[in-house]
Amino acid sequence: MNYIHEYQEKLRTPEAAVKVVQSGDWVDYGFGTNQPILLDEALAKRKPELQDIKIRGALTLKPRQIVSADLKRECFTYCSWHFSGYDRQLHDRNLCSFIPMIYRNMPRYYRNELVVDVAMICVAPMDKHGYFNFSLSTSATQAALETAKIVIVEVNEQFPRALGGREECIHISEVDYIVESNQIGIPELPVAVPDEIDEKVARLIVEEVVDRSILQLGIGGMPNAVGNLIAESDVKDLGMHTEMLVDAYLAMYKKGKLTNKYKQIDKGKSVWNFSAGSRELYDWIDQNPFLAVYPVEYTNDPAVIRQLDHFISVNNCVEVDLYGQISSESSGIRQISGTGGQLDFVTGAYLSRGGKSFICFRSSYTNKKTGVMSSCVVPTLPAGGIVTAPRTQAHYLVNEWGKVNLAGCSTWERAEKIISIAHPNFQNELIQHAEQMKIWRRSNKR
Ligand SMILES: CC(=O)SCCNC(=O)CCNC(=O)[C@H](O)C(C)(C)COP(=O)(O)OP(=O)(O)OC[C@H]1O[C@@H](n2cnc3c(N)ncnc32)[C@H](O)[C@@H]1OP(=O)(O)O
Ligand SMILES: CCCC(=O)O
Repeated sequence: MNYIHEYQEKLRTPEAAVKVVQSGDWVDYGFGTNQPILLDEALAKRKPELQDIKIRGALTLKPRQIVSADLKRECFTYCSWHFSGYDRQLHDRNLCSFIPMIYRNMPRYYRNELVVDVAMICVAPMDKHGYFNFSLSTSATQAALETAKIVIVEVNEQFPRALGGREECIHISEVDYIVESNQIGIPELPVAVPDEIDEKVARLIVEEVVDRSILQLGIGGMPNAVGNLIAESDVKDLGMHTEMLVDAYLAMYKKGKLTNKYKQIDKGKSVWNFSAGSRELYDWIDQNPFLAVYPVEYTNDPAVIRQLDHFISVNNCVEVDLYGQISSESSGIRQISGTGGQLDFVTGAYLSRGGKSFICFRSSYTNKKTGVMSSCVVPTLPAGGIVTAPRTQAHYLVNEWGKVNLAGCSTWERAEKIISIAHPNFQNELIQHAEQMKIWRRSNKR
């Protein structure tokens, strides 16, 4: 069949396409790199004639015009499922609201709970069969588009085509309007350069990785550093099953470490859900049968993850308290990022045969404005602090001072282990708190 005629019939200018948005609507911008550019600009221009437009996005990597055109939030209320650095700065200025979620449930939220009046997302160009590929953000995209009353796609030929899996594309028959933004570059993330602390942490994790391990690397600088060190190590025949596809996997592939040969499921395939990284990474993704993209209810399902032996999950946190509660998304009431998929992988990795979940962090944090150094091991999480992974799920904690396993430990054992990897400047004070909290035995090691 030839879909060119249908394509031409549905093609609109961005200004014409966004006319479907009505006051009171919920508008969905999709996820990460695939959020609209020209449609966002066109919608922002309608501020004088619209009221009460609520917008959902996530991990936004380019400035939003609906925000900068409406700094008093008179018309547009922008909400994010997971904060990027940009979203975080907006939230600090009260220009972005957070939507709490566990990432594996995101398709369920759309299908069972939410209203989407208009969805507008970037896609790769239509193929000869009439399909637009979701490219770097399979995420929960199909669920959002299924829920939407009106679907507008912004086609950009810069986006790679990602082979699935499933739920990686939409057919033109399901699309209401098409807009083209072919010349606009897609957002890239700089490849993190590891420092001495990243390397120390990476070495402690790499010694736990055995041949044929399956790897998940979370968002942030440190997990990427671990991946890059694994690429330089002697381990063989690694597998990939991850939510976020980052440059470290490409580094492992180039070094011949990533083969997926011995995976118990999805054998031969590197499984992922969304990506953000370099242009080289995006070119690697393009029509590559070595990679298979899946919706998040598959990649992040602990029941799927547990089927993969020696699953190694590496994620980052902001603070950990003496009970072993892990906060990876806030500092007190300041929302930093989100739960994302961290709890999904912490849970799934622990259930895998020989699986291990590592939460890595720096032992101290220096406030950029004041220069004051504080401990990232705290007695209890500060007021308003959000628990990302509860103490009942915590497995390994790793920082530049060492690595401890909390699973099955009593409160006094946890306190001892966690303080043993706290920054030395803060250890005595932490012991005093542990004593007051009745989680310190007389024989605990100091
Ligand atoms: C994506 C997957 O594959 S699956 C699951 C992974 N998902 C998760 O782990 C979700 C939660 N984790 C995260 O979001 C990240 O890993 C983070 C936030 C913990 C670390 O990410 P990074 O990008 O390395 O964080 P970074 O060091 O730049 O810090 C982010 C912000 O938090 C602030 N921050 C970091 N640590 C602290 C701290 N201890 N106290 C106060 N603020 C802190 C930083 O100052 C920075 O704020 P700024 O942008 O205003 O300067
Ligand atoms: C929601 C995407 C990012 C993450 O899981 O941390």
